Amino acid sequence: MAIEFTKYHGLGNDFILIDNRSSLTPVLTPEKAVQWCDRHFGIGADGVIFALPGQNGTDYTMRIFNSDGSEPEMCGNGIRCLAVFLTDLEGISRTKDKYHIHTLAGVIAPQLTDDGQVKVDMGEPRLLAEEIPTTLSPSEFQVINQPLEVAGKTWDVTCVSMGNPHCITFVEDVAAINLESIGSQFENHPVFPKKTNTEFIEIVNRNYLKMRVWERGAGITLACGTGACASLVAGVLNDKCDRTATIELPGGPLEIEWSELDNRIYMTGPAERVFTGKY
Ligand SMILES: N[C@H](CCC[C@H](N)C(=O)O)C(=O)O
Repeated sequence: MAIEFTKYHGLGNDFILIDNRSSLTPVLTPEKAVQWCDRHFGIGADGVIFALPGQNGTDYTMRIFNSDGSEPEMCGNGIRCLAVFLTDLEGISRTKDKYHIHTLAGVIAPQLTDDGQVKVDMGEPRLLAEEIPTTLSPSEFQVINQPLEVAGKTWDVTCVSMGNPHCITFVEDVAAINLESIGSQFENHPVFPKKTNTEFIEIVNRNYLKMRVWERGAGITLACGTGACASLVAGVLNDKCDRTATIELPGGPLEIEWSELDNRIYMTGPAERVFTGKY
């Protein structure tokens, strides 16, 4: 039986969204999600996102399968797309209040803004080695500016979790990084027991960063919301940027703030509907 879906993207990081409000079990298996994400034999996307019933008092639950079928804890661009999708499903425009979404990274709260973007309370960054997780440093230590050998080169990396793992390194020129040849070596490095997303950051100034990303379970994407949040945190920890900055991704800009008041990360950016179909 054909299943209805709607395609969305956040700065070109694109997702198939499915109304799964009738059951806590995703209607697709990870294997099916891989087929659906195939850009030649399927619909084509970086992942599949399910809008499931809420749990423990939340409005809804979000689950996501990456295009390789793995299930990450969270997705920043994806939850902005989910917020717009839910507004479409509910038929109301909830710009005045936040959605509270249960995820494997905790409760995440997106809110539609009056200018049609989505502002997301992404929660607090996790900084201890055991929280990333990584064995790069002792488990109760933070991982800031540590050497990591990848592809015959020593990189200085900082690790941050937004519920999902991120390895961030600062470079002179992001355009010069050969993501195709080194991305998966970072992703699958033995110091990351759950693999990792990897962000390459060029500091333009203390309020403007350029980023390219190799995502765990998806490879090169045009944007990564959790990665942009993690990169802002890494920039602050290394005193390379302020706590509010624009992060320019190949797909466009995200505004990120690491609040001094509540230690939470706030991400603001777009989410665009593309088309609805059945498959
Ligand atoms: N590939 C990521 C999940 C999607 C994150 C990214 N698309 C975002 O916008 O945060 C992971 O396995 O942790």
